[in-house]
Amino acid sequence: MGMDLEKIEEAVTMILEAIGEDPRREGLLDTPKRVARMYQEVFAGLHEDPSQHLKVQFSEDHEEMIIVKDIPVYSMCEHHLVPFYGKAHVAYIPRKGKVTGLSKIARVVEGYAKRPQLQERLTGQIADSVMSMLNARGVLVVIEAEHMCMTMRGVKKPGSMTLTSAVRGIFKTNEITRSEGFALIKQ
Ligand SMILES: Nc1nc2c(ncn2[C@@H]2O[C@H](COP(=O)(O)OP(=O)(O)OP(=O)(O)O)[C@@H](O)[C@H]2O)c(=O)[nH]1
Ligand SMILES: [Zn+2]
Repeated sequence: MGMDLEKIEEAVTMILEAIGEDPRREGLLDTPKRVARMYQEVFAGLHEDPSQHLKVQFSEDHEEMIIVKDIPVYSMCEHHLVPFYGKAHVAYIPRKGKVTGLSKIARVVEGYAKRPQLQERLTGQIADSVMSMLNARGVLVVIEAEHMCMTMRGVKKPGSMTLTSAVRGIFKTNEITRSEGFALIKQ
């Protein structure tokens, strides 16, 4: 099932009415349409299987750590539908030199981020996807993010960062590898 843009437009019109706005005033006339297009973009990941990007694989004689750091992440907290955003860091150790394109790691992050999410789930989904699609020896994912539901409303703690990590394979079983991964990410 794709996205029902008309339904989003109707819903946005209703929200505008419900908050006491006039959806017919000039500045708001196109707002439901714009919001529908925005949701189509920011929730696009619901309609793809992000792990499919990892089908792009090359053989390279490399069984050491590969880290793609500082990947910008924009997602939507599923509790309030407001953004959380920050950076993702993905480290993995390939098996038998089976590596993927660097951009594909960023595409996986983006695909899972473009859904109503929890930071913990997003972190785990990226790790599981890289682990299984590449049959990697290990994966370590760290996400650091600021949640707008904690900054502009509610508890109002701007600047607070939430850090989540997911470790799989050798990053879980080998303490030295794990420390090395976290240290490289922190650099
Ligand atoms: N674990 C986790 N919690 C999240 C995430 N995004 C938002 N939350 C939290 O989800 C919780 C929802 O709590 P509720 O008490 O149901 O909602 P609320 O009344 O709006 O809570 P406040 O934000 O404290 O005002 C809040 O504590 C949010 O901070 C996330 O990615 N992971
Ligand atoms: Zn929230």
